[in-house]
Amino acid sequence: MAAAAQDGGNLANVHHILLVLSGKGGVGKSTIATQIALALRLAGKKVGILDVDLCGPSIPRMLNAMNKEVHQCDGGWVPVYVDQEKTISLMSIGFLLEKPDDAVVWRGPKKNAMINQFVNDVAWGELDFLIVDTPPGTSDEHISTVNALQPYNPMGAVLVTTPQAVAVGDVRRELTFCKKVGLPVVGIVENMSGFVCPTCSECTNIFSKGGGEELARHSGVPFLGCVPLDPQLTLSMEYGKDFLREFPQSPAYPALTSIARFILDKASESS
Ligand SMILES: Nc1ncnc2c1ncn2[C@@H]1O[C@H](COP(=O)(O)OP(=O)(O)OP(=O)(O)O)[C@@H](O)[C@H]1O
Ligand code: SF4
Repeated sequence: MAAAAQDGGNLANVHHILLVLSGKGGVGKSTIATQIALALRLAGKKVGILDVDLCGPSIPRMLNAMNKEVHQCDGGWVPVYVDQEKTISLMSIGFLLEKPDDAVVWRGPKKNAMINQFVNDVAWGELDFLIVDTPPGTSDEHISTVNALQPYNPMGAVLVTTPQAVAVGDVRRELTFCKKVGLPVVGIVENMSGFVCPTCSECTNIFSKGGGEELARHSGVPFLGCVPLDPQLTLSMEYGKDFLREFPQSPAYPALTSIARFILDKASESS
């Protein structure tokens, strides 16, 4: 569904908005959000990333944009362009901190005001997709983010889990959250789903397997696929490398590009 603000605004030319949610921390939500953005870019799309994970903004590091600065223009904040071609733009609280390791210790109202500013005051220009990376769990910040985005008809949420039952249980709560706030669920991604040994290609299911897929089946939402653990992906995120361009032979590559293909198909259905 195309974003359509009643009164124009900074998101009026953003065609599709996608939120990435996870029930618990550390399951790879920011990694999946970043890789979805890069995979959509690989498919020729112009993509923005809005990092509203106020307490743990990790995307500037993942995109090697740590030392870049956000500037102001008449329309609001100019996002950071990650590449020379300006096909990936990023806005993150990380750019507004004095030092990258500074902590954001704010009470709810201040966080909510910042989220509203992030949603309304970034001059994105024309984008095919805006990917919104949220904090883990379901908090006031999620409600503020969804409320602020609601006038722009977000396409929905991608939920990220790891395969084990404890993480899957938390995603169940995310599904309830989406239902309560009227946010469509695009699908569930099972991340860290098996480790393919680079030496003998044997797959070991370190965190068990299949929990995300089973939950998707039970809940009647699409399953977007299993992304295996790949040490090259960890390192790429650590050093801001363009993983999909540098490691097309990785076992995670087909999984990530197929998630992007699903999103592209879904977006074209609703356009
Ligand atoms: N499929 C994967 N293969 C290898 N490493 C991964 C994979 N997914 C995530 N990681 C690594 O796991 C760590 C946690 O990932 P990430 O920061 O994306 O999690 P998160 O859910 O966004 O965490 P939080 O929101 O709690 O900060 C990172 O070091 C990341 O590079
Ligand atoms: S999976 Fe195969 S190559 Fe990898 S550590 Fe085990 S035995 Fe060795």
